Amino acid sequence: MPSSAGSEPASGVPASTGTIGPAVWLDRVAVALGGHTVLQDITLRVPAGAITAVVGRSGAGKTTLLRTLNGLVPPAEGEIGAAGIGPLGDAESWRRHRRRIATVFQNHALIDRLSALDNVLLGVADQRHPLSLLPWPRDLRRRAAEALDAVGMLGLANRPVSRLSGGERQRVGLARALVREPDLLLADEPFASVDPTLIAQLTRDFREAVHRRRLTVVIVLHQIETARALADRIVGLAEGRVVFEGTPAAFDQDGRGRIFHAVRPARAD
Ligand SMILES: Nc1ncnc2c1ncn2[C@@H]1O[C@H](COP(=O)(O)OP(=O)(O)OP(=O)(O)O)[C@@H](O)[C@H]1O
Repeated sequence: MPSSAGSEPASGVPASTGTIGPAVWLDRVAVALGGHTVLQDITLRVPAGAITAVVGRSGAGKTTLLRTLNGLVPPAEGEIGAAGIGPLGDAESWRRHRRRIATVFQNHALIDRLSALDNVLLGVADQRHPLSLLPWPRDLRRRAAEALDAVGMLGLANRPVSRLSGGERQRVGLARALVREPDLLLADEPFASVDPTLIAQLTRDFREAVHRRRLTVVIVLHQIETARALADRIVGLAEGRVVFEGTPAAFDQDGRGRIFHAVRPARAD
């Protein structure tokens, strides 16, 4: 069971996000990979319209949790549910759930010869005719530009991604997920290579963009300070179990100790 402030209201969530309870929930979920139990007894509520950061040391099960939420890894035990759908029991309910999700994994496959903007537009390629030779519609270009702006990349919109740094490419990958305007965004360390001097501004911009869109976000972060600045809720994992769930303020009081040994020290950013 979540051992900390699991049932408290999400007091860190701005009222303006219109938070309306869990977007996704897990009840006593266990996941096994290669014959080993990787997640066990995971009971979580992912609040709608808020940013939930998942932290924990390497191997704690963070990526597996994202993959479980995305339906890429089936739970061996327990139940997963989604708002508006209910328990995700059969293939059709998972299909409906996955249609509302955009995922940014660490290997964000971008097309090198295309510009940052065109890579982001590929995120909405399914919204125009596949054989269209016409320029991208104005509203999609606007959405793509807004998504790049949300990750501080508007100034490099026309640069081929082959000429972007690792951190810049990560941010383009994130913009490509944002432009889809999903209900649920799952992101696995999207800021891992971002220059530490940019993190503070980026977290502010990203947080503002997420709340304006009323997106539900689950984001894996190694940097505790980034999680602290970005998230409305923090989930701490250790050895495949939830050892903390609560607000950043509660995390400062209680969570750091629980996973302190488990997470890389924060950089001074
Ligand atoms: N396909 C697999 N088969 C067997 N074990 C796996 C598999 N994938 C991951 N694991 C194991 O599951 C555990 C959790 O892995 P996971 O990638 O979820 O951790 P993580 O917290 O995201 O780690 P990191 O921070 O290093 O990315 C690890 O012990 C890992 O070795």
